[in-house]
Amino acid sequence: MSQPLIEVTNLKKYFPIKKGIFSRTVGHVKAVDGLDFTIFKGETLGLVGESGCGKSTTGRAILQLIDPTEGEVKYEGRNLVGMKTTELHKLRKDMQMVFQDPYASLDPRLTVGDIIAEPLEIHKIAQGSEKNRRIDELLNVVGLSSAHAKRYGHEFSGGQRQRIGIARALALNPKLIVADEPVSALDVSIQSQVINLLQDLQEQFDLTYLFIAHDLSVVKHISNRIGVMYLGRIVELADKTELFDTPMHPYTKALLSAVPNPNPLMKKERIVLRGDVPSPANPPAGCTFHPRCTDCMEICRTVKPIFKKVNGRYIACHLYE
Ligand SMILES: Nc1ncnc2c1ncn2[C@@H]1O[C@H](COP(=O)(O)OP(=O)(O)OP(=O)(O)O)[C@@H](O)[C@H]1O
Repeated sequence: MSQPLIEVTNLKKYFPIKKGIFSRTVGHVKAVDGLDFTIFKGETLGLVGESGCGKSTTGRAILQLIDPTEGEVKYEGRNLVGMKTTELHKLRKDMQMVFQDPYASLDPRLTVGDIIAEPLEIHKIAQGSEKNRRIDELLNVVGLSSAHAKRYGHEFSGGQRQRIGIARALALNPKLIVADEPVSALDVSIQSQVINLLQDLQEQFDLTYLFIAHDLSVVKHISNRIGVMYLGRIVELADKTELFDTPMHPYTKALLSAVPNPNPLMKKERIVLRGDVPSPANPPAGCTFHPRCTDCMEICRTVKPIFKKVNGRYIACHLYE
């Protein structure tokens, strides 16, 4: 395994719940509640889980787009949490985000060229003809053409808009890209084109990805390792093949049972999850998954399982203690 690029330790993000005319804090949404993981240089780490489990908050907290409540995020050994703004600004070039909704993330008043040029201007990287040359280059790299620079976002299809979002993210030669549900808004046929493009770019530019999705089948193709999140914590983190072939956590097993099986000879039992995801403002005691778990034991109701290494993977489950 290569060198760590990002090391996350005990990362937490609690959002205050305010009530009344005095905006008193009456509780917290524990969106991210103690994450420990590493993203290695050159890999794609997939992050999956149901809606509201804290995936986007994790991505944004890693990039310091929101301030973590607690914990460390080290980038090449330097802790980004609490870092001076000027220092962080310099490192920001290295870490970019591709957003879920290419429609919403593009300013309708800007041309495609303006959108791609924005980060170059903010970081004073290129101006004039040099800037235009870079825009052309970036458009070509993502499979669009120089002629597209003068057009507006609304003139493009969903897949093309996502390519524009990717070109913008690439403008500053980043090392890390956090892709937050980058293909969820796209048709299935277009999804694989964008995923293939991301893979080609990874090889071409030595990129490292944190790839966020709610669906395991989306991250299967692109990820080297996959972390499964539930209510603000990672419950299992494993090599992609191991996770798909021998899932250990009951939640991973349930998510996997919903993924269509390409081999019809391999019969899979469908595990239906009981109830809905509880609110992260009031998570269950013990293992937060216990009310929905088919293997729930007495200890699971009261004792929070520790996230630890078991058989070469990381898991938080009392079944493996
Ligand atoms: N700015 C905020 N203020 C208050 N609560 C927030 C804020 N951002 C997110 N949350 C809450 O934090 C929890 C985690 O949200 P997050 O968007 O990180 O989850 P997610 O797994 O990415 O879900 P989705 O797939 O729906 O985007 C949710 O309960 C959400 O409502």
